[in-house]
Amino acid sequence: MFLPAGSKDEMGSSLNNRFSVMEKFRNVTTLRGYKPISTPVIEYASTFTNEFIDMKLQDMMKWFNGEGEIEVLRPDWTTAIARALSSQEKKPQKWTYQGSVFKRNMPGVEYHQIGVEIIHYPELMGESECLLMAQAFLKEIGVGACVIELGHTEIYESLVEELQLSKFEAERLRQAMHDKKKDEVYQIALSHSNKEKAYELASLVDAFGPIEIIDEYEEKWKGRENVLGTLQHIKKLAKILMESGSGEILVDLGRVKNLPYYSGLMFRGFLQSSGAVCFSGGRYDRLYEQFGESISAVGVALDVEVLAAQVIETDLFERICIIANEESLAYAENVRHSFQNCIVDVQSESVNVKGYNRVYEIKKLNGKFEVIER
Ligand SMILES: N[C@@H](Cc1c[nH]c[nH+]1)C(=O)O
Repeated sequence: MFLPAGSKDEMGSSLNNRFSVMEKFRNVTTLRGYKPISTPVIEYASTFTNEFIDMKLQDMMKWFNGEGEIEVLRPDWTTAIARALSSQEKKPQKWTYQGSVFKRNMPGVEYHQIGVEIIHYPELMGESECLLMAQAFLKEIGVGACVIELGHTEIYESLVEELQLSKFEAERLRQAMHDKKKDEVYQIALSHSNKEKAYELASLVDAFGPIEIIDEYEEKWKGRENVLGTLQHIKKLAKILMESGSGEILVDLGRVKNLPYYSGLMFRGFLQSSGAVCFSGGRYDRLYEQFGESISAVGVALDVEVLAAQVIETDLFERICIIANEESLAYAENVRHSFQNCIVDVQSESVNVKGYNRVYEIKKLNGKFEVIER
């Protein structure tokens, strides 16, 4: 029997590592005051494709239901949680979740995420909590150092605003900026403005580096009040992170949003060992406008597959093998209780005992069962 492209079975240690990442995330978030939330894996497509969210239907796993409406497998936790919370009380809330998201445009199709969503919190507080929680969690699972990258939607958007682009052209420019294709950014911008403006926008491609480069850009963008405010905000956040012992912090001032609902700060975490993106998140206040609300909302999702691949399986438990037969099975079950905090595996005579720390055999001597160590 075969599986559809992208689907895969999982077993043994890779599954153990994934579960261990998820269990630890549950612990870390519970101890930081988060409450768990879960939403159904099947949703209406319109929850994700409406004008406020604007995710692409072509990237979703979808079908028509009996009424002719399009249903999808959850492509995104953040949007689903916003839908679920739209009728909730308007007070500060911190939610934690774990489960699959499905992306038809990605080779693996099903991805496991763990994440948090924080709403109705003061901006800086919510944003720093996302990043501090992520850092604390990465430390807990021992995946090594992580580099945090900070970006903000406003810088690029305030420069592009003046260009008056069609939706199609705006997307072309966003993609070129995202791929850091400087020449293409310049050409698209030039066809809608003058050389000076096009150069300014193209230069944004290079506006990334260590947090210290912000000072340079403060000087460069002196006249731009709103952009200066944004830079100040990034600096404040970076200071909190550094004072809390975070590792390297980078900024990408030309970063464009990778999800249509971001408005404000965006961040990513890269594992220093492999360079892989292990978390990604940002502010998405505007997503709640579909419910007629103006609130503060920020969150982060961590990639379980990336993290699980880094976790070194540590066998914390001693492995005990008890060899029994049909007659001694019930007795073996009772013997199991005499080993606390051990993996106790009842096996038959034919077992290969390699890999066990201790092996016991249940023998019948003079009509009575006895446990004998091998
Ligand atoms: N849902 C986002 C992560 C995120 C959580 N909250 C805000 N952003 C993602 O899948 O990348």
